Amino acid sequence: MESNDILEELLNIEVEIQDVQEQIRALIERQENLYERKSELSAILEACKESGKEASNVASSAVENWSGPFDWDSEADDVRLNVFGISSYRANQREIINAIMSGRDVLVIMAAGGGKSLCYQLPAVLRDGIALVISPLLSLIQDQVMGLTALGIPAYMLTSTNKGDEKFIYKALEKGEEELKILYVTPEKISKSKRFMSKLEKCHHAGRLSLISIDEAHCCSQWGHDFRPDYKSLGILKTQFPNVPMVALTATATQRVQNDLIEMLHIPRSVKFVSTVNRPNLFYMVKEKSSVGKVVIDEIAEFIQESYPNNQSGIVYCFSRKECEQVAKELRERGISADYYHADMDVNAREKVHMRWSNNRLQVIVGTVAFGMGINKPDVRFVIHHSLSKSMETYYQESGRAGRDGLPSECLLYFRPGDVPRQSSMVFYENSGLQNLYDIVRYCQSKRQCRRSAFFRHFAEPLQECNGMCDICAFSSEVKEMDVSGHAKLMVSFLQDMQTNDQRSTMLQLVDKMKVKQKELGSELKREEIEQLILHLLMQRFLKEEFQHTAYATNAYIAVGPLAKQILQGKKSVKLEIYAEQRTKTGIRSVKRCLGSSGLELKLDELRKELSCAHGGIFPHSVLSTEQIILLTSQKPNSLEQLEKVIGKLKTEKYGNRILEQIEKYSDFKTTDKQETVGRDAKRSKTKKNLVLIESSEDEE
Ligand SMILES: Nc1ncnc2c1ncn2[C@@H]1O[C@H](COP(=O)(O)OP(=O)(O)OP(=O)(O)O)[C@@H](O)[C@H]1O
Ligand SMILES: [Mg+2]
Repeated sequence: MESNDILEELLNIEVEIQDVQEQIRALIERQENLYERKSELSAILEACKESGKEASNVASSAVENWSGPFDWDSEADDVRLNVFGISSYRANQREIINAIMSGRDVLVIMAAGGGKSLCYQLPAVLRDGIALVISPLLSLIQDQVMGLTALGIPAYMLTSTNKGDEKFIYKALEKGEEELKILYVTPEKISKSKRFMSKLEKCHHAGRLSLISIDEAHCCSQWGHDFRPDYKSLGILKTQFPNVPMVALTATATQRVQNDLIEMLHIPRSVKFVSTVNRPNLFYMVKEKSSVGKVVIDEIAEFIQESYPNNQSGIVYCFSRKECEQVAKELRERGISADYYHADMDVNAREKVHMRWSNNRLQVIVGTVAFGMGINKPDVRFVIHHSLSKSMETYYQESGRAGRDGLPSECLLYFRPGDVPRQSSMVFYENSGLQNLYDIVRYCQSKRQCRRSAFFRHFAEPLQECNGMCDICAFSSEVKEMDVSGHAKLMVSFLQDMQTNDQRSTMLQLVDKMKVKQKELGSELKREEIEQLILHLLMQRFLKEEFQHTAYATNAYIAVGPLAKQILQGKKSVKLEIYAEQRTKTGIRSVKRCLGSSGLELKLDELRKELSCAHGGIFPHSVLSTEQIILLTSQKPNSLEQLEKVIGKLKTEKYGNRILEQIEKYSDFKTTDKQETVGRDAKRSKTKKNLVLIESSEDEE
């Protein structure tokens, strides 16, 4: 054997070893994920077996009966209705409140908008002393404090900017002389301010620390989607104040995150309440995204104008800051009141946009993910993703900003394969970044599987009915399978040749090359179908993405994947799913029954805006929630007593007369209007000698 041959063989073996190592690495990663998933699924199965319960209340591990009766039942009901203006509890709220009132530590997993705040705010009002609430963002805290103040509950926040409040708060903690019920702080206060901790200890020592609440608790865990290092130090709270009930709340936590939280916060004996991740009021839909930017904006604008003509609030999420500015501008050019929000803006400008939107003076915020956790607006009617999120978890969170008031809302995701490399080159260095991205790509590509079921599967929860609340379940479009094994083989072997020649190809370049190459097969796929095929092969690990840094960006290339041999050896057939016929034109079904469908609703909406300005700039939804407006419109109370039953004493005292005045005015107007109609129609019937049937039009015109 000549030394050249030996060298060549050595080189080949080296390459093959690298290839095998790569496959082993990929398989080990896959194995780890499968183990994790397996343990999650087993845990959930156990929980289901134990409780014998259905999915609607998945895993309340509580053995005790937390529904009651308890001594504080009637007082709690009174505060719920007359202070918070809430007419009945939602799932698990009563039980959580009872567990906290009984002095237990509690872990709450409840979907976005499920009503977690009430679970600690109500016990905070009922229990003697001061409740401490840890929350990650100032904007969230401001929102909560403003809302509680509007309800007459003495709530404050400790920030470095307001020294006046600081003095007051320290006095309240130390001496108990001032009126303070709920104190909000960011976790930095616990980890960094010795002074604060010493005041808190004094408060506890005097028996005045009523409970500790840790909101957005997933921030504690580095396995959560939004880990914050300062949350790590919160373990000290249970050590210092062991007898004070602690409640940790979050919208999403996998089994792993839940275990992490219990350990980090030192609450091993906590009562756990896990509610379903299902958001039955949200309609999920994936839209094929045109490669022409203008067409996408036209579609989005048309959707907003047709479905939400009364300025109902929405969010459009974009990939980059530049894209946010561009999309906002183009929406404005199409007559939609929209503005952008991203991390590059200065704080004041950002706050201004947020405020205009929260006060319903701006319809649409076009934001990056920076516009995320701080949003507390309950009546967001639509969330549109101009490009895909980086994982199922973040998509669930972001789309979950819609419909927190429980009313029907829509979540649209515009997807095209070309957006995938943009995301993958951002996430590939994160822990399981690519894996998470590919999960949401599968969600987008799916043409048969209910969107909702993908969430259940992701969060390891038993399936529930979708009730036609996603595009797959709502529209019956026939799906065909197309055998593209020949194209797949051609693509993989072509990439292999390129790699042998030290060449690389991006997704776009590969599509161009395949357009030409596929002619040899005599069967041509469309551009979009080739893109779809590339993604399909990526998801199955027949191909893989590789990344290279340049001075300005990270480029994503398509390369031969660990399982490519199966394609090359013809062991695997590859099929693409395609719609047999075009789906409906815009494809968007309106899930209406929100504000603006009747005259009185609009009048009450205007009134809440006016009252919110008059009462020190609180948000309109703090005056009346959309749900309350809908109730008032259907029940039309005509006395303060009747009104109280719908919105509670406090709001009735504050705004009752104006609300009744408006209802009365509108009813008068309707009656006059009806009488006139009767008159007109009577005349018409006289002249035409016809019987005219006048139906009660109610408010559902
Ligand atoms: N029992 C109830 N009946 C009617 N509305 C309620 C009830 N409980 C809470 N709400 C309302 O639902 C909305 C969402 O509540 P909340 O802010 O507590 O949600 P959350 O679970 O903390 O959500 P997120 O995870 O997004 O923070 C608020 O407008 C709140 O007033
Ligand atoms: Mg919350």
